[in-house]
Amino acid sequence: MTRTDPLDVPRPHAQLHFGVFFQGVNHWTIWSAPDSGSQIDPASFRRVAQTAERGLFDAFFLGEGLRLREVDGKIHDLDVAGRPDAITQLAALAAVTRRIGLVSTSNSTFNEPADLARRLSGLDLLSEGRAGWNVVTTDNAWTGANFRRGGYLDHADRYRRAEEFLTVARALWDGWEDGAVADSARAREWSVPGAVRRVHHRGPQFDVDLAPTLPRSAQGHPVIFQAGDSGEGRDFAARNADVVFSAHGNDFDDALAFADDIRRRLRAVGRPDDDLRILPGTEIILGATEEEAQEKKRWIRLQQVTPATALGIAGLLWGIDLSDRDADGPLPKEDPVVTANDGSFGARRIADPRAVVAEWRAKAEAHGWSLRETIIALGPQRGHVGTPSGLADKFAHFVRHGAIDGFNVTPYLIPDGLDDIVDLLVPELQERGIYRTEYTGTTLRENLGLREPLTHRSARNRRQAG
Ligand SMILES: Cc1cc2nc3c(=O)[nH]c(=O)nc-3n(C[C@H](O)[C@H](O)[C@H](O)COP(=O)(O)O)c2cc1C
Repeated sequence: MTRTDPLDVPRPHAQLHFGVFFQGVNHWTIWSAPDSGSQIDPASFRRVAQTAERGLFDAFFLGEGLRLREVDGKIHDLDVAGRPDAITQLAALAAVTRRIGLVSTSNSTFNEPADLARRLSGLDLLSEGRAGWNVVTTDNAWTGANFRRGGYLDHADRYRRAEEFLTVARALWDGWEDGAVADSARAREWSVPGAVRRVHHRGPQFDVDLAPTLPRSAQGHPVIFQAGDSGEGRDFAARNADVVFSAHGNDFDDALAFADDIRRRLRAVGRPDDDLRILPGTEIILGATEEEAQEKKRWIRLQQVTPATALGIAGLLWGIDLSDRDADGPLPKEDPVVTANDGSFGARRIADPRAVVAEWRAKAEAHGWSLRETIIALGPQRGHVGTPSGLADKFAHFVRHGAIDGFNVTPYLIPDGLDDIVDLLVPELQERGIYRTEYTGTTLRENLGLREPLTHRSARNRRQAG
């Protein structure tokens, strides 16, 4: 890619933001290399969070899985067991970091707002305004089996519940007025008008009658992230979110189409179209030369897609147990078994397995690929591969054309996987003027360059109008 005049682009002053996504449910973190460390040792969390902070990242981000994944009643053995709950883990990291944001994925389907809002407030206060909440709806029945009698909720109901959940959470967060004094002596004066507002909420999903017991944090309340790609999910983001954790960051045209779609939805609800940050998840593979980076990618993919992993992925696609097959042999001869989606496979259910298998067969035959090679070549594609300077140019192009605001980076190695990004890529980005050289604020909201919380803006508008 050739360097363009940085001012001759739609967003000449756009800045790139990085988060680090410490994965919990995956096969993308390499387990078996000599440099692979523990994915559950608290020292690994600290190491990654502190490296990200050294690289001036906006956020350390945790996903959520409330039950190990299962396929046909058998535990999917790639899941990570041994991690503390996200909010607890982030509270511990607040003590060993100073500026980086701490984002917990917590679902709105199996939690209750009166409890979760308070726990997130606690994280926001302990971290002095660095908390974020990634609101997810969780898409599978096996998680639901342990919660909510009746468990699973269908898609539209999950988003209805998420919306009401957030309405209640915000009322609780906003209930303690700015300036209300947060010490125990004054907290007894709850009857002081305007200090603490008791929340009475009666809705289809929740009945809440509660005087909030925690004050506002330095950033008002946690920054709201959203992950969920459907039309409902995107509308939910447009109405509520400060940041979208998207799956659209590999290809420029796809990323731009997604960002334009989100901007349209923002305008439709009356928000400025720069009111939200879009941070796709990605993997970044660096090499001293293009060839070295591509060679490294090949090695990484073989470590990630082990024979057992390949058979697990193929089993999901074919809908049959393939664990006794040879991953380095040809594709299974059987046709895929297509069953109705009862929700128990969540978003991993493939819409049209027959079409995917037909495409895989045709390409595998044409190239002479084994099953494992086919999965590496045609399975989920992720991330960016190149030299630090080549990728810095590429990311400058993405961000200055409004396709993304940054990335939520998944390291393929724990705990050292961010080192080359921080040491080699960040300086290249800084040189191009698209990456901060120091933290610009003390809160997550400030560092992301966000406006004040949406509810505070509407309260001010109401006061001004009245
Ligand atoms: C990038 C991304 C990350 C997600 N992370 C989680 C997660 O950590 N935990 C979880 O329960 N669901 C997670 N989800 C699933 C969402 O909660 C949601 O249930 C799913 O995407 C289906 O909603 P949709 O049809 O709007 O995409 C994630 C979804 C996306 C797109």
